[in-house]
Amino acid sequence: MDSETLSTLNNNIKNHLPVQSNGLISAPDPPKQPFVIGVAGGTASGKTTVCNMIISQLHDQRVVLVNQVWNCVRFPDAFNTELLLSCMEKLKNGRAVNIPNYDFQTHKRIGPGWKVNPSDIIILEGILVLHDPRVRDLMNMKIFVDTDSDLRLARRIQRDTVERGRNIQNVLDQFQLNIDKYFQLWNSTNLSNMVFRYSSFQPVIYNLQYARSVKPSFEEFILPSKKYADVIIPRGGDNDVAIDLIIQHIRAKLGQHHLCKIYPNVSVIHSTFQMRGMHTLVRDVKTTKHDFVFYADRLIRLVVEHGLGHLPFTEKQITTPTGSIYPGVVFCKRLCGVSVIRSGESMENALRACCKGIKIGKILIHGEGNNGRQLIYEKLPADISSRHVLLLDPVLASGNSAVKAINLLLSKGVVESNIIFLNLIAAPQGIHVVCKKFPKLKIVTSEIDVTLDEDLSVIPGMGEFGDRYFGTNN
Ligand SMILES: O=P(O)(O)OC[C@H]1O[C@H](OP(=O)(O)OP(=O)(O)O)[C@H](O)[C@@H]1O
Repeated sequence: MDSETLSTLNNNIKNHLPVQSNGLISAPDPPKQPFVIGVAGGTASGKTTVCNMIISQLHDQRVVLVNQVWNCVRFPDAFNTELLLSCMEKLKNGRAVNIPNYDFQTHKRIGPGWKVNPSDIIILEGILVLHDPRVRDLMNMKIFVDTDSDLRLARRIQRDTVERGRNIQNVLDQFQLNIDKYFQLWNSTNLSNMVFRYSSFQPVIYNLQYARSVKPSFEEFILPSKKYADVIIPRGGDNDVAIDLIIQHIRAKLGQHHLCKIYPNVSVIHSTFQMRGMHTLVRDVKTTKHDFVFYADRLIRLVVEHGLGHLPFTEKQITTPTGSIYPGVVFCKRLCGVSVIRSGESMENALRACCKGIKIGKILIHGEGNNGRQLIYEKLPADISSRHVLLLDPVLASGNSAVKAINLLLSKGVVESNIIFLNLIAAPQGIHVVCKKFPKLKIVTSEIDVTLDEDLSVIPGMGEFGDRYFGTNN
């Protein structure tokens, strides 16, 4: 590309986008941030159960659980909030952190801790995670698990003796057992049914610990933080309906790229580990041509199927072999494909596989000349103006090719809202340019990348798609 063309292209983009001090065009929005969920609640309220349910139901997402137990478990001033904040800051910026281990018997941090990798979702669990406003500000969703205090005490006794191996003598020493106080406390709490399952000292110990430390700290510090929660879950992990609603909300939020919120006509396919795996392969410079074509084809098929989902339909009731009525729909029949030569041709097979006998037109746009892109050749169905058009090009970079192709379609009488532009990856710059110029058109893509480089290549991108797909690279 000559320098004059490059400068024209850059100017087009700069009209829409911020430019860094070093002259590089930066993406208009920050890179994808993890979705941070805070889960608070009294001791043994079922926070961990709630977190585990969320993690297991979001099995197709990368989730990390940061458990605030690694700090002290009693009062907020004993929490090392600064350390927590710095860990969260690193995770939010895509860096791994080391979480210290906590010894429940000695009440001290031990060992080197464990490594937590950055993820799409970070769950921050702890009795006081909603207490500090700086920690709250990190969260996209704040949950308070609200379980009856008697039930929590029963669970805590079970947990501390069976799971955490607490030593009775240590607890006795710690709390200077006072039998009068014990009876006073014993009478003030409603534990008699439950504690007789334990040895004679245990009810005393736990009742005292609960009454002297855990219960007051709950009432003083934890309970007031409930008001900051977005969602309060009564009965903790037993509340399947609440957990389901939370999962639905998280899924909806994760599926929305920030550009999808700015431009409602941009649709990014819901990401799964399968999708990520395919993107990992097609983006990897070491991937062979054979594998590149195989995984690009799989991704293309998904994009095409997703794109077809945006076509209009008519309702149709049919009768099944069981004699039952099925309230179905009928596909839109007036459609055609248009591929942008050459890379767009890689998407034709998938379109044909989904739409029997579909007509496919072609457009060739050359990479140099007028505004960086020049129309060289076109062959389109004669009746294209009455059809919905699936425009095929796996890469949307600066958007200049797309603008040329779409202008041609409009000049042939195609209705703007009848165009669905299908691609595998899109740069934010290209999305801005196309959406601003054609606000009624729909863009369907599988991933939105970070930015463009000086050569207008998508970053991180996947290189020259056409050369890798057709085997014409070196
Ligand atoms: O949004 P833009 O900045 O216009 O860039 C996107 C265009 O670049 C790629 O084609 P390329 O020019 O590499 O040709 P090819 O398909 O023949 O490899 C891609 O397939 C698009 O057509």
